Amino acid sequence: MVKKALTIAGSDSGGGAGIQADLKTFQELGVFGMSAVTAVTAQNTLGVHGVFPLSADAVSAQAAAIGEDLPPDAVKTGMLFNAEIILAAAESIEKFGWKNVVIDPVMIAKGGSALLQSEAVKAMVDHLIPLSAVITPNIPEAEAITGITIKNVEDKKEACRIIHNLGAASCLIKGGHEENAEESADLLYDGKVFSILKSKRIDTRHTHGTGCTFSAALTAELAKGSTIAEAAQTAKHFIQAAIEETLEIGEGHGPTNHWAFQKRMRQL
Ligand SMILES: Nc1ncnc2c1ncn2[C@@H]1O[C@H](COP(=O)(O)OP(=O)(O)OP(=O)(O)O)[C@@H](O)[C@H]1O
Ligand SMILES: Cc1ncc(CO)c(N)n1
Repeated sequence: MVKKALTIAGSDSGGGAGIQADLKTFQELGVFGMSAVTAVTAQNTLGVHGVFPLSADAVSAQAAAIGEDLPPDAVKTGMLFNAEIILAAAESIEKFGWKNVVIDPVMIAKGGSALLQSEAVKAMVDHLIPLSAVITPNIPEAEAITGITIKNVEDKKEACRIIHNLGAASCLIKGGHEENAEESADLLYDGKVFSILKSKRIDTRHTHGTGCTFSAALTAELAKGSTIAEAAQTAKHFIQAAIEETLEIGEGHGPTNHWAFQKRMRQL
């Protein structure tokens, strides 16, 4: 039977990040995509020009409509914007007993706009992190969650341990923000073992939505029954292809290419 994945996230009118990136990625990986929209952003490759959050009730109602009829095999969260929406997402996940929960703790867009109110980080730690099969912070997000400064791999390991102790079954800290590195290395910790997912770092400004796309690919693979380690490896290949085969659209930080991974698979 077809596998189904749900994204609880914000809309990016520009199509490169948020629910648009998630649904495109689910589709490419052969999973039926569903969405509960948390906020509408007016956004393009040049930046975020407006944020219009929905009410927590609107988020709960979308989740309930899905839960009562179309139970997802995996769920991801993205932009949640405020503490009320975080609570609505957490309550829905608990009420319906959803498993394979991937938390992408989206906080700030690459241009600097806040996609999560800073006072909502505590709500995320208290209510959402304990429900996660895996959480996928970038380095600034891992710093905000743990309160430590991350400068090297030992700091990343310490942040993973702290986040695991906060209740995340696994923690994957992404390396996309390490701009001077030759490799883009992500660190995965399952509470026992650390593993590193490495790829050649691509010198490009077209990285809008990399985090959303990566976590959506991870979610799709979990929906299909992969382990977290397997799903993370496929997600890494998916995002590498999507960044390498750049689309060159928009005047600013362009989106990644959601078709590229499948194109490569067909050529093998
Ligand atoms: N320039 C790059 N070259 C290769 N891989 C990259 C590059 N930038 C990011 N990645 C990879 O993309 C994935 C997402 O990482 P990143 O740290 O960019 O997420 P993010 O900051 O949450 O993204 P965003 O907020 O724009 O959606 C990771 O697997 C990371 O290693
Ligand atoms: C709606 C939305 N979610 C997440 C991100 C982070 O890439 C973004 N820029 N916009």
